[in-house]
Amino acid sequence: MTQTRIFSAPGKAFLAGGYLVLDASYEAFVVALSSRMHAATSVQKANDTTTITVKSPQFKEGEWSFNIDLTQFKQNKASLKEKDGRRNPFVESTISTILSYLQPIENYTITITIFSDSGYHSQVNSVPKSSTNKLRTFQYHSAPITEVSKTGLGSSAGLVTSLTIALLSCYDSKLDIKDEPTLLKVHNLAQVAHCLAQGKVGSGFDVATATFGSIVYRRFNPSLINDLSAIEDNTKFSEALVKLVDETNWKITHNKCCLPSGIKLLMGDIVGGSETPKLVSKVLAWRKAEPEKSLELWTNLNNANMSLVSVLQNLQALSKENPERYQLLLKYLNNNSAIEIDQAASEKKLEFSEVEDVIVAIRTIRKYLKQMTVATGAEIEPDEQTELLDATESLTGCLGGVVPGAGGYDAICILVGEESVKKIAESTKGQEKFKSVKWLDLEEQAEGIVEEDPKDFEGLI
Ligand SMILES: Nc1ncnc2c1ncn2[C@@H]1O[C@H](COP(=O)(O)OP(=O)(O)O)[C@@H](O)[C@H]1O
Ligand SMILES: C[C@@](O)(CCOP(=O)(O)OP(=O)(O)O)CC(=O)O
Repeated sequence: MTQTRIFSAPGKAFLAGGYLVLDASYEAFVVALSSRMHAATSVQKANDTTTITVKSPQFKEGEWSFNIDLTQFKQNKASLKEKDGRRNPFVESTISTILSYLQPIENYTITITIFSDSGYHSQVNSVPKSSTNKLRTFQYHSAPITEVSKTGLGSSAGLVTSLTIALLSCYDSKLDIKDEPTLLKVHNLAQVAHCLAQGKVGSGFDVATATFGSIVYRRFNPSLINDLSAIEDNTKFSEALVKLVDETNWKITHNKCCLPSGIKLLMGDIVGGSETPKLVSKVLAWRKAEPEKSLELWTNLNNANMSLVSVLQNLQALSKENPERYQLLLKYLNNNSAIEIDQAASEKKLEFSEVEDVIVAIRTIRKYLKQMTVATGAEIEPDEQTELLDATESLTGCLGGVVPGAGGYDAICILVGEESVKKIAESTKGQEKFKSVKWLDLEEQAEGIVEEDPKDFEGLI
C-alpha cells in the first residue's frame, strides 16, 4: 500500500534577541513565515531491505538514496552511504537520527519528496511549475542545491524539521501533528539531527520556529546535545537518544506570539551578505573579555527586546477588546510615517500612544544593537544598514525596522500597516536609498508544522 501524507514547516525572520538567545538567560522573538518547506511521503512494505530516498526535484541532482541494513541501527549510531556517493549532510543526519531513535524492525521502501517555497532561495535561473489545481507553484533551478543562493530563512532547519515529521509518519500511520507531545518529539529529534549535521550547537531558534511557528523562544542547554555527540561507545547511542528525546526536560520556552492583526512584516533581502559564525565569534569574544560592560548591554538590549514583545501583545489585546478603536489606530498608522508619529508625540498631539510605543521599542533595540556593533567590531548594524533603517522611518505606514538575527548585510525586517505594504514596495522601488533592497514576497504565517492536503501537490510528485 502506498500512503501519501504531506507536512510543511515554516521559514523564519528573527526579529528580536539575536546573540542574546545563545544564552538561556534571555528570550528571543522569532516570526514564522509564509515561505515553507514541504515533505511528501510515499511508503510501501518491503521484504529484506529498507530503502529511503529523499528527492528534491527543484534542484539539479536533488536525489539522495540509501539502501539500509536495519541491524546496523540496532542500538547503534550508524553512518549512511548514498548509493551514488552524493552528499547532503542534513538529509543523512535526519535519516540516521530517526532510525537510531526508532530502531525499526520491519523493512519499507520510503520516498520523501521535498518542495521548498520560493522565498528560501534566489530565483535566478529557475522556472516555475504548478500543481494540477494551480494552488501550489514552486521554482525549479538549473543548479544543485549547494550552488543556489539562500535568502536566510533557514532552509536547513525547514528541511530537517519537515523531513523528521515525514519520516516519523512513515513508521506511525496514526501520527497526529496536533498532538503536543508529538510536536515536542519532532522538535527534539530535529534539533539533534540539525546540530549533528552542522557539527555545532547553535541556539536552535530556527528549528524551534520551524516546529512551533512564531514564538518567544528560550534555548536548551547545549550540553544536552554535546553529551550525546560525545558518546564514544556507539552501542549506547540509541539508548541515550531515546532518553534525551522522550524523557528529558529540555527546559525550552516556545510561547506562541505573533504580530498583531493589521500589522505585517516586510523582509528586504540586501545585495551582499554576512557570515553568521564570524559575527558570533566576535561578539562572544568581546562578551568574555568585557563581562561587566557586556552584562549591562545585554540587560538593556534584552529589556528593549521584551518591551517590543509586550507592546505588540498589547496591540493584539486591543484589537480584540476594542476593535473600533483598533481600526482607527491602524488607519492612523497607515496614514503616517514613524517620523511623523514621533513628531506628533513630541508636540503632544499623538492620537494613539500604542503606535509610538512600538516605534520607541524598535528604536531602542537598534540603539543597543548599534552599541554592540561598535563595541564588538562585528558588523551587526553597519552604517549602510543604519542609513537604510533610518530611511524606512520616513515611509508612510512604516513603524521602522531592524537587522534580523545576526544582522550584517543579509536583510532588513520592517513592520508596516497592512494597507501600506504594496505602497511601500512600490514607492521604494525607484529610490536610490533603497537600491540594494529586494522586498521578498512573503509575510508572517504564525503556524509551525502543519499537515497539507495531498490534492494540492498532484502533478508535482
Ligand atoms: N530544498 C532542499 N532540498 C534538499 N536539501 C536542502 C534543501 N534546502 C536546504 N537543504 C540542505 O540545507 C543546506 C543549507 O543549509 P545552510 O547552509 O545551513 O543554510 P540555511 O541557513 O538556509 O539553513 C543545503 O546545502 C542542503 O544540504
Ligand atoms: C546570532 C544568532 O543568535 C542568531 C542568528 O540568526 P540568523 O537569522 O542571522 O541566522 P542564520 O540564518 O543562521 O544566519 C545565532 C544563533 O542563535 O544560533
